[in-house]
Amino acid sequence: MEAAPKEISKTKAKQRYLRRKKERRKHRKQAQPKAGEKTGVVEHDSDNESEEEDVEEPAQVMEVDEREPAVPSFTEDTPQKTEKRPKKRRKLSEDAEEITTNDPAPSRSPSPVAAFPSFPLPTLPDAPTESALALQGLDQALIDAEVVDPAVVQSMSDSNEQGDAGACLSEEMRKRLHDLGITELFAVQTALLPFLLPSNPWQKALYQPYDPPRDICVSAPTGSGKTLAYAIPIIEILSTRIVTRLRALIVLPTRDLVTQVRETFEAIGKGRGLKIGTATGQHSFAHEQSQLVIDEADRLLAQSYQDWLIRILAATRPPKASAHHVLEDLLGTSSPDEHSCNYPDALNPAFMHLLPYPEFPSFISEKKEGSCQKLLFSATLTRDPAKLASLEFRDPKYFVVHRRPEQQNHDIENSVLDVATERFTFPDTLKEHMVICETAKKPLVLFHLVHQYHISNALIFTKSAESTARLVHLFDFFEKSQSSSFFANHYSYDAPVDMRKYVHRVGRTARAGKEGDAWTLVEEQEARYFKTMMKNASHLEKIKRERVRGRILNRLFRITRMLWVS
Ligand SMILES: Nc1ncnc2c1ncn2[C@@H]1O[C@H](COP(=O)(O)OP(=O)(O)OP(=O)(O)O)[C@@H](O)[C@H]1O
Repeated sequence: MEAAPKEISKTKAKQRYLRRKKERRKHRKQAQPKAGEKTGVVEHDSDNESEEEDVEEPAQVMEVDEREPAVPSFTEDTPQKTEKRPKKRRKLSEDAEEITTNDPAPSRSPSPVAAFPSFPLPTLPDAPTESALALQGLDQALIDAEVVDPAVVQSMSDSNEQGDAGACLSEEMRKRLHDLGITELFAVQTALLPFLLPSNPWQKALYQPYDPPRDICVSAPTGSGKTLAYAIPIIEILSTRIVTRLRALIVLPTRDLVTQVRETFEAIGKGRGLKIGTATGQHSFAHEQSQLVIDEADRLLAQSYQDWLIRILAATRPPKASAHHVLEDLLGTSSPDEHSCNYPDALNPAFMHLLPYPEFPSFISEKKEGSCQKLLFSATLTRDPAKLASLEFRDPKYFVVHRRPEQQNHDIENSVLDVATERFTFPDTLKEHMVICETAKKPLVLFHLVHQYHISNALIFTKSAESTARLVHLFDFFEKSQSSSFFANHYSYDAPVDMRKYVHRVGRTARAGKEGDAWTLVEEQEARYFKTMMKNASHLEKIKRERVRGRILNRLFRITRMLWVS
């Protein structure tokens, strides 16, 4: 009984709802420009609509539209599903264009969607070339280097013209060199001698504190005659001195090299009244030096033991005169013992204030600078700006003895680039070989090579004393060759791990224009690294790969075992 009014009210409400629904549908139809035209708009009913209307959730509609665009649902409860949403923005814009053309009234037509400006896609900038990178941060003096062709040779007999390397040598020096069998000057010597021994007498002065000489850096291949290039000028300049003082200091990385260079100086300076000594660290470095030579510079600069460079450079600079000393000097109360500087024949004027008497007057504008000239030599000259800066060069001049292997006409820029990118120059007379083999078979390979090529004179590099000891047992020829100064053959029994080391090792042969062979035994596991290193230095094609047949090695192995057992 009580349910009746409820049913009636429900029916009324339903009727109201259906009426409103009908009205809405009618409005919607009127709002549509054409029957069946898609608007892409999904309407939502107001809050007072029944639960059935809530079925039309926008997300669901979109989902249906996207998945089944061709099969729309026509159920009465979800009328909006008949309305298709535009799938793509392009479609919408096409429709918009259509509307614009069909309906000329500007107020009613939707304005066309402005296309977004298209921005160019981001692209990577071109990578800088290897040469551009190599030149970055390079010392300008190196870029302006004087490039010398290694093939240049100058005979001393016909070099009498002004500017010729031979012409700047004294008669005594020419005679001495001739006695030593040196009749021509090598490329590095032809470039350096006129620079270090100028014809102008003012520039020949030992001390030039008002116009100090330029420092020099030399990059020249191994065995190209760098030692004579500085030994000759030092002897020529110092042989005119009367009082014995330490005037030139040559810094070398090993004792062997010290002995070698000392012998060269003794041979060239014979009869010139010069004393040549080797530094043992017991004597202080006096203030009178005029030249500082750093040979094998890259190796020395790689070592910083005992701060050798800082100490030596400090010794080449005069200490500042303290006010106390100046006063004592003026009053004449200072004792000579307080000063380390005694009475040389010609004291570097930069050190004058250390003398135990007042400084004699000179022009006030005269700037007295130390004039110690630095000469730097290397076959693998560093381009590291930090290392070069640590040498405190004064207006340096670079000499690069280099020829590009692929082009005979060597131009300055490319030669400097080769130095900068560590593409080193090797002697023209050097032949290089490599053998890739198993680690265990290396001694046999070496043994075979020595006997196959009838080698009687060779220098062998190993990485440890144990390896050397083992090889000494195997090769009695090694002992015989120890006394020889020139090795026609060089073997890297253990392959070097960096290019600079390789250059210096193979450079022990093919020196001074003589023929020489360098062999490198590469273990199988090192082969890839070694080849990449050579390829990066553009040198791989210069090394000939040799093969030793397994059959030969097996036979050698059997013989060795038999000898060992017996
Ligand atoms: N003008 C020359 N004529 C003949 N022989 C020379 C001449 N100059 C140098 N030599 C000889 O060449 C050899 C190599 O010279 P030097 O030791 O000076 O080479 P280097 O360039 O210093 O090599 P490295 O960088 O490997 O030390 C020496 O035996 C030297 O006597």
